[in-house]
Amino acid sequence: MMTEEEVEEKTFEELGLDPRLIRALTKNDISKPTPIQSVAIPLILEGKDVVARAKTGSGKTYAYLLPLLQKLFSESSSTGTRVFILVPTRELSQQVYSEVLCLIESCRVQLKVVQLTGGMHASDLRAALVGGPDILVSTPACISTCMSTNALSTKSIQDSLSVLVLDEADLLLSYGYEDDLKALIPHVPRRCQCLLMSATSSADVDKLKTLVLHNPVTLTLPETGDSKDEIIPKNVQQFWISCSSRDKQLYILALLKFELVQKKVLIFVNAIDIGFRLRLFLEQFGMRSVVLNAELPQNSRLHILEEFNAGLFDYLIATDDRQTKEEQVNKDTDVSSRKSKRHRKNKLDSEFGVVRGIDFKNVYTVINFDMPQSSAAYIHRIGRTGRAYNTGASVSFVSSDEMEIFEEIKSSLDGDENSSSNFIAPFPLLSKNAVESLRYRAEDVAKSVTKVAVRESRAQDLRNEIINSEKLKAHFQDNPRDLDLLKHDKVLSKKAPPSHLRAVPEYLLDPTTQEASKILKLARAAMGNNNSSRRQGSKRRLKKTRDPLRTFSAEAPKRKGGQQRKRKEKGAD
Ligand SMILES: Nc1ncnc2c1ncn2[C@@H]1O[C@H](COP(=O)(O)OP(=O)(O)OP(=O)(O)O)[C@@H](O)[C@H]1O
Repeated sequence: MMTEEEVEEKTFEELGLDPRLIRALTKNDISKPTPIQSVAIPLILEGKDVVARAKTGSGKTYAYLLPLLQKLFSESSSTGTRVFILVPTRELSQQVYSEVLCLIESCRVQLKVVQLTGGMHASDLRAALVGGPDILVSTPACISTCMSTNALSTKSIQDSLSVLVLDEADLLLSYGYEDDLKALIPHVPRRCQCLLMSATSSADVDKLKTLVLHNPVTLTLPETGDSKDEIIPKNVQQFWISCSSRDKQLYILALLKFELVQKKVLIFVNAIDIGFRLRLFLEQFGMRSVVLNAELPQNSRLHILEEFNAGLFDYLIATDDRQTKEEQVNKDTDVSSRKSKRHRKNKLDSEFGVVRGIDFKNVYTVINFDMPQSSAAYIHRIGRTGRAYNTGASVSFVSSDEMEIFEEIKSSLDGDENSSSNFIAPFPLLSKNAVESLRYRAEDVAKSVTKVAVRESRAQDLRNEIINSEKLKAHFQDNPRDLDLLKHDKVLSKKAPPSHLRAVPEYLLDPTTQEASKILKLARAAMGNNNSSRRQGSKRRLKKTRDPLRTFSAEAPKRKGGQQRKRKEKGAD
């Protein structure tokens, strides 16, 4: 076990990486290894089994992809599949598949990678496996389906498999893949190198470790366990706001309308209906968003992620795995009720997941509109920002019902004001006056977003997305006119949002919050950071000392000395 600071800084050359891979990385603006890459790459090249646990966004994917590709470069090709990369969700499978493909193409090597997904027909699965692709990216369920239909013979696995990767290992068992893995493991040959990657530790990770790995090297970066070390990336500032569940919409309106958080914003809710309620609410104030959830067709989900990553819209509302699983269980068990039967038409995809592992580009702010149910889920949600060397912020809305889980999360992070990366601070920029100035409008609009409106808009969105999904299949790039149909952030309300709600009139503006908003905008502009979502591939390296979130307080009057000065001094540390 070691801390990030203890990892010796090395270049990719010094780690023994093939020049073709280094060139491919350089093309993607990647010049030096992250700490987990520095320690894992040489061990994997040596052929060791490795268990790697490192923070979200720390570059675990390249930590295993680079050395395993290098191994394939040097081996003579065989007819069978040599590498299985197993992931818990389709979204992650797509992401890893794209990364492998991109590296192979950049290196101009003759390797074939194939992605298997749950929605594929048996004949498509069989066709994908013809000729034995070198690398398979899949969920464990698909591999076991292929084994049971003999599309993938157990003999070929025993003969050819040389590397098995379990990515986001902490999720593989909780996603219900235990039986699938148990079906595969007896056929994994003893000589096969096994790699297990995860951001959090759990009993499931230990179980997998004993099930699959042989005498592995365990890398934990940084040291965690019961110590006070950091488990949230240093470059993410965490804040919280105490408010009643009823006021959450009001608070998010104030945060977004007064531009007190930076775009792009990823908002987590615990139920699909809450997501649609929020979307309809924000829409009335001229803020377009998209709800990403497990009931949408897979194509649409991937397209939404692509568009969000490309900066085509600024607010993505997502449900997370836990809630999705629960709805799935409810639907599967409650077969007798009429309501359930109607709902079952919109089957949720049990392999959906965006919280874990998905590499969102340029998400600056994560908002927990609803609190997650565990500290692991909190770490994964927050980890969608501050990826690699970027900076980010999170704001958690905590109602009195959620105080217990919030306290639990806080104590599991074990941070205090001095170890800022683990400390969740009260959000400093939003004054009571600013919130109250919007209350009347917010409550009025909230009343108009009825249960029926939510249900109808959810159904409408699903219909739109099914059309989108069909269109996507037909390669919309060749038909530019279809693009309009494919917009995911179309207005869902039956009546067009009133124009007077788009802007907040001068008389409603709270001067302190206005000042905070202005300072934030100036500071972001000065740092070239004012419209992050439209810029691609930018590396934001905000210095703590210059970050207005650290130096401004909306509640405290601006005066020299006292609390305000103390806060400033802390910010300048
Ligand atoms: N050496 C590097 N230098 C700069 N950026 C990097 C480097 N390695 C990876 N990245 C980028 O960092 C981002 C996060 O990487 P990755 O998705 O592998 O993180 P992760 O550790 O798997 O996170 P999670 O636990 O959330 O899945 C990606 O955009 C990736 O391209």
